[in-house]
Amino acid sequence: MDIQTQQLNVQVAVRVRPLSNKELNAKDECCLKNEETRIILPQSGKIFTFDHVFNQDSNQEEIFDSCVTNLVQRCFEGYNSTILAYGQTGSGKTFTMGTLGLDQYSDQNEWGMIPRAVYLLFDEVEKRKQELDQDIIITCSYIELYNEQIIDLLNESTMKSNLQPTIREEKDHTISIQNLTQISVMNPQDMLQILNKGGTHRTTAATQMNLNSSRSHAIFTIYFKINPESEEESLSAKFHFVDLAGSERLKKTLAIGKQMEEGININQSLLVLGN
Ligand SMILES: Nc1ncnc2c1ncn2[C@@H]1O[C@H](COP(=O)(O)OP(=O)(O)OP(=O)(O)O)[C@@H](O)[C@H]1O
Repeated sequence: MDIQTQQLNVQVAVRVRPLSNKELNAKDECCLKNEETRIILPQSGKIFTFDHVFNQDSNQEEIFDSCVTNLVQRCFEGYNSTILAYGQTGSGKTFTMGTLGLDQYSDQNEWGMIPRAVYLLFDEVEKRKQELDQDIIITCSYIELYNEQIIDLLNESTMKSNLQPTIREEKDHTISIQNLTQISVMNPQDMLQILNKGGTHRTTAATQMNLNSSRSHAIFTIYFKINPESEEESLSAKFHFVDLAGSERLKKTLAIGKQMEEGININQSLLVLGN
C-alpha cells in the first residue's frame, strides 16, 4: 500500500544496501532476509515489520516512486513533509537521499531522492502555472547541524564565522531559524546547482566504516508558496530532506580526537531524536 492510500502520518521504509567491495573482499555475507515488508534475522529468529522493505537489488527510482512521489504532490495541497534518513554509518543514507547533489553521479539511475523530487516538483509547477494559472514561488535552504551548531551551507561568508543562524521558539511555539539564507529558484537545474554547492561545504571525513562519512546532520528544505497574493487561495508548505549523520560505534570507526568528539555529538543527538 502506498503512503497516500494509508494516510498515516509516519511511515518507515528500510533499505538494505548491496555489500561494498570491502565487505565482499572480506567475504562478509548479508545477515538478514527480507520478505515483502518484513525483515528476518535468521540467527535469532527475530522478525520486524515495516511499511516498506527494499532489498539489495532495489533501485533509486523504485524507492522514490513508493515513498516520495506522493509527498511532493501533497506539498502543493499545503501539507508539510519530512523525509529522515536514519541508519548506521556507511549504510547508504547520503546515497539514498542524494544530498551531495548530482556532481557525484555520472549515471542518472543513481540520482537520489532530492534530485528526483526537484525535477518532479518543477514539472508540477509548470503544469499548474499553465493549467490553473497559479502563481508559485519556490525557495530552498540548506543547513548542517555540526557539533550542536547550525551552519548555513548556502552562505559562504558566514560559514566560517560565528554569525551562524540560530534557532528560536516563537510566541506561538513554532520553531524558526533566524538569519537563514533562502534562495528563490525558477528551475530544477538551478536548485540542483545550489544543492551541489551546499553539498561541497558539508563536513565529511574518512572513517574505518565509510571513506566519505558525513559528520553532520544535513537538512535541505524546499518552501512552496502558492498564490501568495490571494487571500482565499494562498497556500504554503515545506518539504524537509534530512540526511542524518550515521550512528557509530567508536570502537568500529576507530575515531580519535576531533572525529571522536563528532561521533559523540552525533550519537547524542540521535538519541535525543529517538527519544
Ligand atoms: N544502494 C546502494 N547501491 C550502491 N552503492 C551504495 C548504496 N548505498 C550506499 N552505497 C555506497 O556505499 C557507500 C556509503 O554510503 P553513504 O555515504 O551513503 O552512507 P551513509 O549512511 O550516508 O554514511 P555516513 O553516516 O557515514 O555518512 C558510498 O560509497 C555509497 O555510494
